[in-house]
Amino acid sequence: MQIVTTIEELRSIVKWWRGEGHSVGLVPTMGYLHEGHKSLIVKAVSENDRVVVSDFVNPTQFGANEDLSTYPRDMERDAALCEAAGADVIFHPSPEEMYLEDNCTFVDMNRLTKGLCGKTRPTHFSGVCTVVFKLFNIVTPDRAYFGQKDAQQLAVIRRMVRDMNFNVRIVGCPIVREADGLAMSSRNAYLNEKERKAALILHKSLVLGEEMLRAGERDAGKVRDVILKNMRTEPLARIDYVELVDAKNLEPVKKIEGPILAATAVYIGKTRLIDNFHYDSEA
Ligand SMILES: Nc1ncnc2c1ncn2[C@@H]1O[C@H](COP(=O)(O)OP(=O)(O)OP(=O)(O)O)[C@@H](O)[C@H]1O
Ligand SMILES: CC(C)(CO)[C@@H](O)C(=O)[O-]
Ligand code: BAL
Repeated sequence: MQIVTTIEELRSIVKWWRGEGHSVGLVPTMGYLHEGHKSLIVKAVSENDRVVVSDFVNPTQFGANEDLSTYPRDMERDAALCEAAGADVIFHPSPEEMYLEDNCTFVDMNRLTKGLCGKTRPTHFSGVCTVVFKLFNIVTPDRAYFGQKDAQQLAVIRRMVRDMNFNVRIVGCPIVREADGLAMSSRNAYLNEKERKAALILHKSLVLGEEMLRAGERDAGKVRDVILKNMRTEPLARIDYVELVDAKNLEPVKKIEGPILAATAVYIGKTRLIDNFHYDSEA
């Protein structure tokens, strides 16, 4: 496995692979890799001849008061995990390599990005779309792998690919959880022991909502209220949002008809965590 830091070198490796007739998979990440990331890489390895994992803490998706400077990093551990999972290349560019000093081009989206995480993080999805757009242009993958944990991000990327005619298949991958149900996340590293326990409230509350839906409840407001009420029992939790939205266009729903996404973001202490589940009343 190779660690590549420049766009030029990565392009020439991909060109070589293409000359050999190989298919290429891309797994975009911000590093500090865990079993959730590994599941994406393992899937990519099973479906492509060659796999690139990008490992880049993308500055343009962080708001001014967010955790860009403290975001956890461990390149040595990341390299070992990628190698064990069967990746061929880790792309680990510097911010200066990815963004020229006078860069003035950004990708924006009018829909899908205003609600849910976009309310608290108004510039976040422009940063995500911009860096993923660039990665797609650099790697030209046949397939790219994203986790359902970032459900809004996955919907946004699917829309960008459709709208901008990228010739790449987007593969959504299930949420990988700790044994007690907490969704794995690089930011879990910020939690102290008390907060780590409190963080379970996200999954526990969502499970209550999911059970209501499985039992036949079709009033989205009632399901949301039960999730919210349970979240509020945790003193360390400060709720950013709990929403039930249409799974495709991410608009809030009143009645459950067809596929929906129930999503939440909650601050546990200073750490903002997200979680969600999908439900289809017609499946
Ligand atoms: N628990 C998980 N299960 C499945 N996929 C995941 C999980 N956590 C992250 N991913 C996916 O890995 C990719 C890279 O995510 P990222 O590097 O931001 O990791 P993260 O753990 O989500 O970090 P953060 O704490 O910043 O949210 C994204 O597509 C994301 O959805
Ligand atoms: C897709 C992504 C790698 C873009 O920086 C990031 O948003 C992430 O890790 O989910
Ligand atoms: N997984 C999303 C990265 C972020 O929160 O910036």
